[in-house]
Amino acid sequence: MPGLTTFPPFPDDVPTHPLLVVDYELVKAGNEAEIEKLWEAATQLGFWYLKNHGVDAEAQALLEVGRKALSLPLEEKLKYELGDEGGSFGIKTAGVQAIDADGTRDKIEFLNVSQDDALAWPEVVHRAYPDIVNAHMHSAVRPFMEKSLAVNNTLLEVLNSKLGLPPGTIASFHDPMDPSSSLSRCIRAPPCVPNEKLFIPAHTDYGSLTFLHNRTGGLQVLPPGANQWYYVKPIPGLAICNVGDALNIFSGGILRSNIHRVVPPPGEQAALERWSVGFFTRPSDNAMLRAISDKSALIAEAAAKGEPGKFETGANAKEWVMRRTGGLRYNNYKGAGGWNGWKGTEDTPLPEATKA
Ligand SMILES: O=C(O)CCC(=O)C(=O)O
Ligand SMILES: [Fe+2]
Repeated sequence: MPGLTTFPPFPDDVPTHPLLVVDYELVKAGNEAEIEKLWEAATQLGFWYLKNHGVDAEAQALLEVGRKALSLPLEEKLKYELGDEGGSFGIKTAGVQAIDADGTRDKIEFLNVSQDDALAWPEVVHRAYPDIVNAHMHSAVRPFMEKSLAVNNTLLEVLNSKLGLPPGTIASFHDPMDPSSSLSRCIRAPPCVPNEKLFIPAHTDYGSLTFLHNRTGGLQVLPPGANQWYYVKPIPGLAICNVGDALNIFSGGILRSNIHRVVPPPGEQAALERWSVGFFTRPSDNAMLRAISDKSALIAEAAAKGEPGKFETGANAKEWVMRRTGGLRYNNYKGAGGWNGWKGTEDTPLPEATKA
């Protein structure tokens, strides 16, 4: 299907930022040079390509479920709406988020399935999903979740060790027995929207680690010190990984949670629906978001250099995610001055030139 399995090439005349390519199998096997590459990527830009992750088929299968679920009639989708309180799970219909200070409504849809719900299914931990999702829980949703979880957990443990933390410290904040807002997300953006500039506004991710599979372009990063956006070119077979706020905070700022956004795909790709699917690891709901300074001299030293309070948020992961998600809802929009739905650890104002 155009956009899902076939698409025109990504153009070569748009500004593109190269990402380091990290080999998952080598990292998993403990290869020192590859682990160094992962460390460089996670601390410098906070984004990297991941090859040899082995989750391509599962990502494609989940996208098919997303396509079916998001093709349900609107009234059916509305039964599973995320809600204005900042909930993460269910379906986000188009138009419920404000994507800029003028209160412009967004045009994209999500199918967000909770990791806890998928792993416990048919037991419900957080919420119920449309029948079409339930019908594929075993065949598609759970396999994607389990494989993605294994990839992210492996990367987290390697970063844990590089941060000088005792083994399993970061993992202990992601105990699968504790509820969390970890989730898979399928994203659909419409084709050829006249004058459309923005699908997802500038943001940092809220959780620990994002494992993203996108098909057409549109994802852009704002590299440190840059004053323009750069596309991240989708490369078949390579996933895109990035660090989120929680890891930035746990590490006292050593790991970078970088600003990014999604715009319509460039060139001929704009004519197609844009599809992406990601797995977002987030800490347990009750994990406090603070630098783990008491367990690593490296983190203590880094956190001490930040502004006072920056890495002592006073919020747990659930509160952090609900504030961020709720802040974007159109119904919570309070006028230009109050729009800060994107605000997380990216507390540096965006350079004027990037406010397209
Ligand atoms: O669709 C993409 O390429 C990125 C989506 C994203 O940034 C997000 O869902 O947080
Ligand atoms: Fe994101």
